Order: sequence, then C-alpha cells, then structure tokens
Amino acid sequence: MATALNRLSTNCILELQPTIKIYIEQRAIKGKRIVRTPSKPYSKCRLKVSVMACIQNDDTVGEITKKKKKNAQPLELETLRRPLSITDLPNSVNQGSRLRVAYQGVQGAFSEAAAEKAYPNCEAFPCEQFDTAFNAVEQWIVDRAVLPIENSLGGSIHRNYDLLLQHSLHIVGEVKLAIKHCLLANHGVRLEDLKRVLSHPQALTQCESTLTKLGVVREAIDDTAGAAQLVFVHKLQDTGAVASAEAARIHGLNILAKNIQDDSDNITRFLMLAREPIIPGTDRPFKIESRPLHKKPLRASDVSNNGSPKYFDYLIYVDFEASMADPKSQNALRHLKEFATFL
Ligand SMILES: O=C(O)C(=O)C[C@]1(C(=O)O)C=C[C@@H](O)C=C1
Repeated sequence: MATALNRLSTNCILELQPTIKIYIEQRAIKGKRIVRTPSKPYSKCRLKVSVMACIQNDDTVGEITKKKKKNAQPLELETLRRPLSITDLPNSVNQGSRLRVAYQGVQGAFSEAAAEKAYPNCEAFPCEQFDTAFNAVEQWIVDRAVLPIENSLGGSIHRNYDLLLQHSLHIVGEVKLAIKHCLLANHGVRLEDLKRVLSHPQALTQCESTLTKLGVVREAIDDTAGAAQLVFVHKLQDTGAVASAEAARIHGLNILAKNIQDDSDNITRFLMLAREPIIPGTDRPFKIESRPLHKKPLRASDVSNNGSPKYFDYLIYVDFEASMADPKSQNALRHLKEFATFL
C-alpha cells in the first residue's frame, strides 16, 4: 500500500479545519508492470476517513506565500520561455532568489496558472514532461513542482501517481483550479472550418460532449497551451485547440467558444512537491478516525467472472493530511503496516 502524505508548514499561519478528507486511488500491478485501472471521477473516489487541513484560501492547502500581480502584456513568441527537456537539466542552475516552480507544459497551460496560484510570487518554470519537473526539483534546478493529480471530469492523472512512487519528493500542499476550456483557432477561421482539434488528452476528455457535437477529429498534444502554440505557429486553418483564454492571449489565437467543458464545475487538483517534507506541530486539535465501509467494501472482484476475486495485486493510494509528528498519525500508520504488504 502506498501512502501520499501532505505535510503542512509550521512557519505559516495555519487555519485548521476539522474536515475529514481522504482520496483513494487504486492501481492494479501485474508483475512489476503497473496496469491502469479505469479512472474514477474525483467526486466518486472520495471517502470520509480523516483529518485536518490548513487553508490559504478556499482551495489551496499547504505552504503559503504572497500574492503576485498579473502581467497583462501580450507576449511575443520569441519571449516565451522554452520548456525544460530532460537533456537541459544538468546545464541549468537555480540562480535567483524567487521560488522557482516547475510545471508541465508551455506558458498559458493550466498547470502554470496552478503554479502561480500555489506560489503567487514564484518564477514558474515550464517543463516538457512530468518527469522533467520531478527531476528538476530533485536536481535543485527548481525549488518546487506543481503537477495535476486528478480532475473532477477526467479522473486521475495516472502518470503522476506512478512518478510519485518512482521519485522521492514530498507533497507539501495542494491547490485546486477551476478549469475553463475555450475553443481556439487562428483569426479568420470559423467554427464550421474546423475538422480537427488539438489538446491535452485530459482537456479533450473534459470537453467530450462539445467536441462530439462538432464532429471534429481529436488529437492529443502534451499540453493545452502547446496545442494553441502549434495551431498558431503552423497557421493551421482547419484545426483548433482546446486551451485557456490566457493561452489564446499568449499564443495569438481567437476564442471561438468559451466554457466548452462538459460541466461548468470542472476542477483539477494539483500537488505541490518539494525535496523536503514540511512537518507541522501537533499542538492543534485534530482527529483521525476510520470506519469500515459496510455497504461498499474495497474488494477487487471480477464482474466478467461471476464476481470471483481478481488475480491482480493492487496499489491503493491513500492520501491524507496530518502531522507526521503526531503520535496519532504514527500509530495509524503503524497499524496500517501490520496488514499492508507495502507502505
Ligand atoms: O495542458 C494543460 O494546460 C495542463 O496544465 C495539463 C492538464 C492535465 O494534465 O490535466 C491540467 C489541467 C486540465 O485538467 C487539463 C490539462
């Protein structure tokens, strides 16, 4: 069993909530290969079990930094920061005093907005892939990474669950971002001209109904803003991109339609990752409790085989927020260790 623990800062003002929050992510592992199970919608995979949280505002938990003013200037293509690739890592060093925060994608990606929401005064650092962001933190090129972990419409971002296991970074907070997708195209291109739409696979999933109604071919790109950039750079006339209004501004595209996601309440949860854990004090009241799920026990059975048990091992990710310095948390984990083969 793998646990991902959020550890909260003592050197910032903590407002503790008695709210209980736990997320469970289940992955099948066959031999050493991780086999993906279908994503569960965010709301459906929440179970009430534990604990405490500190809040920066309604939807940011963890480290707290100061707010930054938004830059309203349009950006020239040449001025855009080139995303870090894996081969760049050894040649980059952290020279500035501002907190450097890695995210996946190019400027205008939702992950950049999440990084700026999590660390308002940061220098957001684009990375080509999720693992580049993990490596950039591990190699001291940046101080933090902010990466998506699940979305209320699209479900879990499995790649990042896998990377959390493969790397030894610590979750130091989380931030939730409302994702509002727009349909973008080059100026002069009309909705009826579009035959193809490019975007991040999660974004395409989140806009399933709109894109189906449009009858366009969908093509996956590394990130939403990258899709917008591609449409602009290649001056595509029959291809649009699903991305943010900010991506339209940065990459010089026209907004053909706003809010095209299947549900207006479309939220992505991002994790804030650091090299060091943040261990909060234990002097604040909080409660850990667990209840067995009588109606829906967590048992893997195979529906296609008369409900008989499945012969797979599963990785269950239990994500709870608590102080690791608190004896109650330590006891809870010690107890879990008694029957989990891997913790
Ligand atoms: O492509 C982007 O803009 C991203 O930040 C990535 C990402 C994701 O991985 O889920 C983040 C938020 C949205 O849910 C859509 C895409």
